[in-house]
Amino acid sequence: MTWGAVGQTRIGLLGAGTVGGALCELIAARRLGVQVAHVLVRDPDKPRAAGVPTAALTTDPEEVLAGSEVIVELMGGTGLAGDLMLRALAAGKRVVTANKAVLAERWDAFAPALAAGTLYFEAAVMAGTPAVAPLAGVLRGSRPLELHAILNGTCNYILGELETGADFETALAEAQRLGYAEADPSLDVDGVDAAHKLTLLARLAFDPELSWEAVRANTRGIRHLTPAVIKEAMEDGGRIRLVGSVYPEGGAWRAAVRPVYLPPSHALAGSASNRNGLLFRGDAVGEVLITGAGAGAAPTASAVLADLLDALAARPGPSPLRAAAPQPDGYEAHPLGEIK
Ligand SMILES: NC(=O)C1=CN([C@@H]2O[C@H](COP(=O)(O)OP(=O)(O)OC[C@H]3O[C@@H](n4cnc5c(N)ncnc54)[C@H](OP(=O)(O)O)[C@@H]3O)[C@@H](O)[C@H]2O)C=CC1
Ligand SMILES: N[C@@H](CC=O)C(=O)O
Repeated sequence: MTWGAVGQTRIGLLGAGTVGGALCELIAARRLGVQVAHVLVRDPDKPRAAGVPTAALTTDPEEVLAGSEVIVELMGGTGLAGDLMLRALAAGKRVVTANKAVLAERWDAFAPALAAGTLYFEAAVMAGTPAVAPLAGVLRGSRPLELHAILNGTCNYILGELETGADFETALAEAQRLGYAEADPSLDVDGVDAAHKLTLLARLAFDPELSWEAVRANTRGIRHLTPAVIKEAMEDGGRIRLVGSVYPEGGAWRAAVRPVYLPPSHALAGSASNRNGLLFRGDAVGEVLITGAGAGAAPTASAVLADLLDALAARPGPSPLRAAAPQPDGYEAHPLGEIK
């Protein structure tokens, strides 16, 4: 890749909010010469992050699609965002996205692009902390046994604040102010966002056919947790965290999202604030722990930028898993105690 080639490619940005704004800031600060030619927003008169090319703002998606060679989707939602991405992909354009909701819920529509390697979505799971790449890459050298992960920064932040005696609504408002929460924060606190992310991880490493509906049906959030329950968990140094798990059960891979009790010795018990953590167990590699920031403007923009540079260099995006991983013989998954 030459920097000249980067600068000659016209990028179309769908959304310039928390993440889109931070991406423009990173591009400007690094002097990468990336040319953001069109930026789709709802309200062009809103104040924008420094680096957003205000002359490129538009409310017309057709202008963005027609005038751009690579599309970066950071508007969110499963409708228009997905339709625009699919049109761009069908037109032979590479697409970068941080949108786990649309990929989890409309995965089959994206299958041709996934197979072609023209879709990039590292930022969709654990923001700038690697999750998609290892599960679609190096960890495929092992047969998977199970996975447990803290995948929602907003819930992790709220649970940490509840531990200090803060109330739920204040903690959620602060998570929103910090740019962690979804536009509709019920997606965070009801576990749906974590379920979207878990669905992607499960399909990349365990079973490409795992349905969104099956994961959604096994999902619970954190609204019902009381200060007394949180305090009780802390008495022996443990913590309550919202954890997504994939594990073998009854001859199939199962996925669930629910608040669980983590004893102090558990590898995920140290995750605080917006940090996420992913614990993978594979037959040859053993236990692998990946932790880092899982929400917020800059950490997410970091992964989007990395994907964008890959797209500009025509390096392929993550490849889909072709068939379900075999069920491990006689393996007992490590149980986690759900907090009802
Ligand atoms: N925030 C985070 O920590 C993370 C977010 N993500 C994902 O990144 C994506 C973006 O999130 P975030 O930046 O926080 O969201 P924001 O709500 O801050 O930004 C959304 C942007 O999209 C624009 N937009 C939304 N709908 C439309 C529409 N119908 N037509 C035109 N423009 C539209 C908005 O325009 P306007 O500004 O005019 O309102 C805004 O600029 C989401 O998919 C989210 O799940 C992924 C990882 C982490
Ligand atoms: N709302 C999400 C943002 C990142 O995906 C979260 O809180 O984790």
